[in-house]
Amino acid sequence: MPLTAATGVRALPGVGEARAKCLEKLNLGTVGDLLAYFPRSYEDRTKIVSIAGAPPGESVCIAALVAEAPRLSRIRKGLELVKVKAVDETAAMTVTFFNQTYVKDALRPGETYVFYGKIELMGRARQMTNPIFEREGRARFTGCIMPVYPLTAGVSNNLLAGLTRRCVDACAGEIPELLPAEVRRVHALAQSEFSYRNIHFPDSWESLELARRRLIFEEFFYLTCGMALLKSGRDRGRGPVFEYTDPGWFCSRLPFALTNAQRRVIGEAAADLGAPRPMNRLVQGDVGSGKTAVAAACAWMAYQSGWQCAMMAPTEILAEQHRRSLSALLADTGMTVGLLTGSMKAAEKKQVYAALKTGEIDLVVGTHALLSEGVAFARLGLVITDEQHRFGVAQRAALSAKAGQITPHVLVMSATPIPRTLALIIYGDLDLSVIDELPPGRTPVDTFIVGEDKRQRMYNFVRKLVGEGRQAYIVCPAVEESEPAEVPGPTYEGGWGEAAGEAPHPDLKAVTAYAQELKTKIFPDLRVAFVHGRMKAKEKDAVMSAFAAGNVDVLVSTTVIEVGVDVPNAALMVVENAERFGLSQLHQLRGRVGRGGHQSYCVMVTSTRSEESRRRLKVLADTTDGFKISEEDLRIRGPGDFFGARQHGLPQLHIADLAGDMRLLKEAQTAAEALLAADPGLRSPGHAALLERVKKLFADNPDIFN
Ligand SMILES: Nc1ncnc2c1ncn2[C@@H]1O[C@H](COP(=O)(O)OP(=O)(O)OP(=O)(O)O)[C@@H](O)[C@H]1O
Repeated sequence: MPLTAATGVRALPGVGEARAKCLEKLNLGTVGDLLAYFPRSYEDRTKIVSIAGAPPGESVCIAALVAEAPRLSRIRKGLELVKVKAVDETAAMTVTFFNQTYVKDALRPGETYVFYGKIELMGRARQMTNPIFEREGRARFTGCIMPVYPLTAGVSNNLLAGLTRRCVDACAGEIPELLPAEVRRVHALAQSEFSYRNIHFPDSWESLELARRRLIFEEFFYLTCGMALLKSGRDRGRGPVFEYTDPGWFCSRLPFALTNAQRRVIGEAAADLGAPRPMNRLVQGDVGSGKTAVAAACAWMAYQSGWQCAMMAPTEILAEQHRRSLSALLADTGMTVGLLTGSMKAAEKKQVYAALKTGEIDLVVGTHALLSEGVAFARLGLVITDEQHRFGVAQRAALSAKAGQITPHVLVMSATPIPRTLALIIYGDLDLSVIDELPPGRTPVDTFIVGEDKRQRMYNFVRKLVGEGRQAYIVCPAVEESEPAEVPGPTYEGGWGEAAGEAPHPDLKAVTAYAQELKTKIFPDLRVAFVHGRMKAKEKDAVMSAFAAGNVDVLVSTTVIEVGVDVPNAALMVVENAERFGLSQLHQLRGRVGRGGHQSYCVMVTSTRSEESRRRLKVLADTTDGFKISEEDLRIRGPGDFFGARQHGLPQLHIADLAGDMRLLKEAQTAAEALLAADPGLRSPGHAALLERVKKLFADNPDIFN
C-alpha cells in the first residue's frame, strides 16, 4: 500500500507496537506527523577527508577499507570492546567501539565504509572511538547534513531520521502546495515539496535556508489569515446595540478628572457599543494608566442600556480588588456588583448564580469560575477580561458564549505593553486602543540596583519610609506564582496560580522564613505580613485587605502581587534576586508603587555578577516606558518567556519563532492582508484547501471559526 500523510506509523518498516508507543510520546502517529516534525538543529557531516588529512579532534567523515576482521574483547564485566583496523591510501587508523558488540558482524573485512567521528592521535597512531558508520555510497547518516530531532526514550535520532527519510521519499511530492503562486513569486518562496525535503535532509546549507524561509513564512501566513478570519467572523455577528452610550454623567462624578487618553479610549468603546457589530476591543495601558475607569464607564453604559456585564480577572486577589474598585467607582449609580470566585462556598455561589439568572446582579466580577456550567445570565451584553496574556481566544469565546444567541461586546484589558507586530498576532482579532498617558501628579518611580553590600542601607530606607507613613513591598522570586494552568478549572482556582498538587517549591519556605526573619530580627517594631500563592484565598484576602487598609507596614510577597494590585499608599518596592525576573515582570512589580501622590522607589537587590543581567536591570533603571521595556525583554528572552508557556492562547508554532523571525512575520502579514482583501473569508474555490489548512492550525479551538 503506498504511503500517504494519513498512513499510521505502524505501516513503516521497523515500527512495531512498542516503537509506535514511543513515537506517540512525541505525538507522532502518522506519516504526516513525521513530515511535520522538524529537526531542532543539524550536524555538518559533509566534510570528507583522508585519514592522514583529518584534523585531530574535529568531527569528520572518512572513507576507509576495513582491513581485517573486527576483534571482540571483554575487558571486564559490563565492558566489551570491538577493535578494527581501517585504512585508506594515506594512512591507517584503529576504530574502537565500546559495548557495541553487534559491530563485530556489521563491519566486513575488505569492504569500504564511511566513518563519522573524531580522529585522535596516540603518539603516531590514529584512532577513532564510537564513530557512526555506514557502507560507502549509502549517504544516509554520513557525507550529508544530518538532521537532529528532539527525542524521547526509545526513539533515537537515527531511527527518526530513517523513518522520516522514508516518508519524505514516499510522499513529499504529495504534500499539496497551499501557498498561492502569486504569494510565492512575490516573496521568493521555495515550493512545498522542495521545502519538506530540504528541511529534513538538506542537500546544502543554502537549500536548508530556502526551505526554512518558506516553512516559517507559511506558518505565519496561516496564523495571520486565521486571526484575520476570526476577526471578520466576529464582525459579522450580531451584538446588543446599546441605546445609552453617553458616558458624560458617569465621568463627571468621578473623584478625579479623566486623562485625555482615558476620555479618548472611553469614546472609542462607546462608539463600538452603540453599533450593531459587537465590540472587540483591546485596551492597552501601561501600569497605573487607569484602565479600571474605562471598564467602569463601559459597565455603566451597559447597565443604562439594560444589559449585564461580566468581568473576568486572572486571579482571586485581582477579582476581589476589581470588585472593590469598581464598586467604589460605580457607588452612586444604583448598580449591583457581585463577585464569583472558585474559593467561595457552594451556597454563596448558588446565590450569585441565581442573581445572575434573574438579572439582579448588573456587574459580576470573577475568576475562571465565571465559565462554570452553572453560570447563566439574564441579559449578558458586555464581557470584560483583564488579561495579562492569561486567557486567550478560547476563554474569551467561552465567556461570550454565556450570552446565548447574541454575541456580546468584548473589552480586553492588558497592562503588558507589547510591541505592535506581536500585538497584531496575539490580539489580531481585536481593535486596539492605547492609554498612552498617566494620570497627572505621578512622579516617576526612582529605581536603584543595589548589591548585597547595601542590604543594611536598604533596610534603613524601608524603616525611614514607614516612619513617614508609607508602606513597602518586599518581593521574593520564590514560587512561579503567575503561571496559571492554561485551562480553567480547579487547579487554577484552588492553586491560585500555582499548579495545585505540585510539591511546594523548596524556595517557598524561604518566603515564610524570610518574612519571619524580617518580623523578629530586622523590623520587630514594624507590622510585617506575608502573602503567597499557596495560602488559602481567605487568608490571602485578609492579608491584602489589611495591607490596603494600612494595617501592615511591610508586605513580604511572592509575585502574586505582580499584576494590578493597587495600594496607593505603598511607596517602596524591594525586589530580592531581581536578576531572576523578566523585565516586563519587574516593570509590573514596580508599577505597584507610585500610584498615589507620594514619591516612590523601587530597589532591585541582586548579587549577580553577570554583565548581561546587570545590563538588563539597567534598562529598567533608565526608562519607565513599558513599550520600550517589553521590546527589550522580547529581544533578550524571546516570546516564550515573555508570555509564559503558551499563555497567549495561540496555536502552537512548529518552526516559526514570534520574536526571532520578525521580518518574515511582517512579510507574511502583508501577504495575508493582500490575499484577504482580494478574497475575504477565503471563499473562492481555489482557496478551499488553504482555508482548511488555516482551520487545522486552530484545531485546538475549533469553535472560533463558527
Ligand atoms: N484620571 C485619573 N486621575 C487621577 N487618578 C486616577 C485617574 N485614573 C485612575 N486613577 C487612579 O490611578 C490608580 C491606577 O488606576 P487603575 O488601577 O485603573 O490602573 P490600571 O491601568 O488598572 O493599572 P494596573 O494595570 O497597574 O493595575 C487608581 O488608584 C485610580 O484610582
